[in-house]
Amino acid sequence: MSGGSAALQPPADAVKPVRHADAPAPGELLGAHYSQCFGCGGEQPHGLHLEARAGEGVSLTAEFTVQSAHQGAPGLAHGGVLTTALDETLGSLNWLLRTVAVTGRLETDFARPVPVGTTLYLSAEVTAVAGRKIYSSAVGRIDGPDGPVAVRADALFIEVKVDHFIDHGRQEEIRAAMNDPDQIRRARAFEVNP
Ligand SMILES: CCCCCCCCCC(=O)SCCNC(=O)CCNC(=O)[C@H](O)C(C)(C)COP(=O)(O)OP(=O)(O)OC[C@H]1O[C@@H](n2cnc3c(N)ncnc32)[C@H](O)[C@@H]1OP(=O)(O)O
Repeated sequence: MSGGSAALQPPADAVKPVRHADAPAPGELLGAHYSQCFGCGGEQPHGLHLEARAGEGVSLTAEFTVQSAHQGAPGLAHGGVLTTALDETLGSLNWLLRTVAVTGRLETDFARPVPVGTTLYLSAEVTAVAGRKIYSSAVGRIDGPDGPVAVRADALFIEVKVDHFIDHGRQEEIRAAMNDPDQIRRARAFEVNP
């Protein structure tokens, strides 16, 4: 862990995260939350196609293989793409909390270059919750799930209502999502919080 800036330090009244009773079982693939998502959607040809799998507690693992469309320098992954992989992995923790939340702050450390063709093995966990604020950390390793750390991140997600997306998203995509029964089903899974 990098420790992060002051904004990423949980306050004194923060509590441990609680895995939702209906969270996917450890080992279960989480699937895409939106088919057009650049991080996990299957309908984005140059997207990351990141696959996340539930872990124990409020943790998960994910994999992403760097494609040539993800280059920054010749043959190397773009740092922003690696940060996207971390953002998507950390955001996927919402499945385990069953909370709708968006990234408020995300700090990335780049420890090693990541060549095209490399599979990044990511792991992430929620470390603390304080009201609407969800604190989390992730690492990405290369050469296998126990290989050296290439990237790591600390993040603060902020819980929002589903209306956040309806109010701010472009109408064209909002309408299409609302006409998609699969998308409605995924959204409803998050509406019922204890
Ligand atoms: C299962 C689903 C899987 C999903 C995977 C998705 C992965 C990708 C996730 C994303 O990339 S989401 C897209 C990127 N993020 C955004 O577009 C968010 C844009 N920002 C906003 O919409 C608003 O700024 C936000 C909702 C985050 C906060 O606005 P609010 O008006 O709701 O909250 P407010 O400003 O009152 O802040 C609430 C608390 O959070 C704190 N806060 C908010 N933004 C912060 C920030 N950036 N840094 C530090 N603290 C922050 C703020 O200080 C405050 O703390 P206190 O309660 O202690 O006073």
